[in-house]
Amino acid sequence: MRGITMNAIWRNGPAPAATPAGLVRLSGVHKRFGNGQQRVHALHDISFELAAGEIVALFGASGDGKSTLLNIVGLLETPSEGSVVIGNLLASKMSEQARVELRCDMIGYVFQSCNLVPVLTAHENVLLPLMLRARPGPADMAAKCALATELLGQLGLSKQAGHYPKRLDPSQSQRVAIARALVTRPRLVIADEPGARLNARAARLMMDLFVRCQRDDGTAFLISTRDQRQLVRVDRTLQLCAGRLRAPCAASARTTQRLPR
Ligand SMILES: Nc1ncnc2c1ncn2[C@@H]1O[C@H](COP(=O)(O)OP(=O)(O)OP(=O)(O)O)[C@@H](O)[C@H]1O
Repeated sequence: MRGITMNAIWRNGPAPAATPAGLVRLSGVHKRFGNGQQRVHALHDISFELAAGEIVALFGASGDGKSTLLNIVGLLETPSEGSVVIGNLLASKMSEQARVELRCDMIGYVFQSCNLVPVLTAHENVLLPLMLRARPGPADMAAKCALATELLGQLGLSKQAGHYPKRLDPSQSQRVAIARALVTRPRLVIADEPGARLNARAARLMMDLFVRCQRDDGTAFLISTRDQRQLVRVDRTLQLCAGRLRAPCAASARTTQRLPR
């Protein structure tokens, strides 16, 4: 990512070394919820790799299992069967505490609901993940503030930086949540339908920023969407259908599908 501030912020904590082949590797993942007649088999035998610096879209209709899969990759849920490797760590076998630490070190998450803190301004909401990590010194603090300002500006929100969430419309709130997910400069960003509340211009700003993070920081993205128009600037598309990965849907020339191994 360009700008003095982006390079001034370190990636927090010792993150595990990624293998060149894959930052994320899922093998034979199933997810079941509930028991008996209430039982839902949400994911069936999911295997795929996500390379460092790759932007991958997860495309599917409502209920096909996108959020469940993102939650598993984002270490918010554990699979019922199968393995999840992040970097060189077998995350699916880690303790809850170790998973939380790995998530904080490596992953930024854009949730479907923005979950902004109502008593903080847009700028403070973006800063929050950095403030929760370590008490910054004055120079560090200035760099972090500048980074939050820069991210908001790149998402077209310079004028709204001082606004509280109740003054933000849904598109603006969503973009604040996107900036918050990027501010720690994570190696992996999981974004659950981040474009759902954005108009065409805001969606373009979001993708411009994602591509910039990919190019400058080597950030990988796994982005769920129900909207085929949002597939045009991704490297690859995975299609989920009733909890199973399917052959790719059509997307841009940039999209080159590697089927699960
Ligand atoms: N915690 C849960 N308990 C029981 N069933 C669940 C749970 N979470 C998800 N499911 C079920 O798993 C299936 C996949 O849901 P999921 O939310 O992953 O789909 P999705 O593709 O993200 O849908 P949407 O686009 O509407 O968010 C659905 O049948 C859903 O009802």
